[in-house]
Amino acid sequence: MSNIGMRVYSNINRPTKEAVNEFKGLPVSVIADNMNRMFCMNPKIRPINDKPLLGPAFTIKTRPGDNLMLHKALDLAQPGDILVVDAQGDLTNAIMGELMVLWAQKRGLGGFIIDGAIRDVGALRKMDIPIYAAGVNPRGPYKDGPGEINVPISCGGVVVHPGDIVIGDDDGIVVINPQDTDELIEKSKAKFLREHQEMDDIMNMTWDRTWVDKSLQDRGCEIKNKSSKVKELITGNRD
Ligand SMILES: O=C([O-])CC(=O)C(=O)O
Ligand SMILES: [Mg+2]
Repeated sequence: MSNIGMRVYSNINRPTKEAVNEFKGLPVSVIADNMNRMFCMNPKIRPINDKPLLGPAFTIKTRPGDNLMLHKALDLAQPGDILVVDAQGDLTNAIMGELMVLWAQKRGLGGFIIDGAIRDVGALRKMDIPIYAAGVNPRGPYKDGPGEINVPISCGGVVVHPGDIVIGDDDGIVVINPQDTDELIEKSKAKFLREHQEMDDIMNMTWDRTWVDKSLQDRGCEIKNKSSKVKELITGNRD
């Protein structure tokens, strides 16, 4: 019989390395814009050491403040995997620190996203493995469980399935169903190019601004001319 809430699934379906690598270098904001802005994690999860993150999710659900299952995941995950941890957003106890991250790095793991607290951040900031977390607390973890490994979790307000592609940069994190890879790559590359074209237009002072007034007009905005605004301020006449 199963022990619900205390289960470990060792194997997951990972996207191919080629599919994952397609996203390399694309800003999270650009990818997210092509998902109707619906799959970004809550911004309380911030980069701790400013390293871009990309890889398949290896999911962990912990009891708040407890890291037994995260320790188990450190030994089960494969090189390149991103450990995505649902610690239920609790910041009372740090569930990860320098020793665990060092072990992860030695095992070639791809990084961490933790909806909970971590500690030893002075050391973590200097380490060459991407770490994103909701907070920092010196108070250490319990190691009793329960928890689960490789079940669907909620992290930063987004459902993450084992094997989803997770991408992080300075702005935050977006979660991708690998089945959407081809469509998203095509749209995101096109948008990325468009944004570069717009940067050229800005530098040349040829950036198209006509849509702003058009949009205001469509919404019935009344634009009063500058001189009447000045008069209004001087006279106090608001008609
Ligand atoms: O004690 C723990 O489990 C977390 C920690 O600080 C470390 O890994 O360095
Ligand atoms: Mg420590």
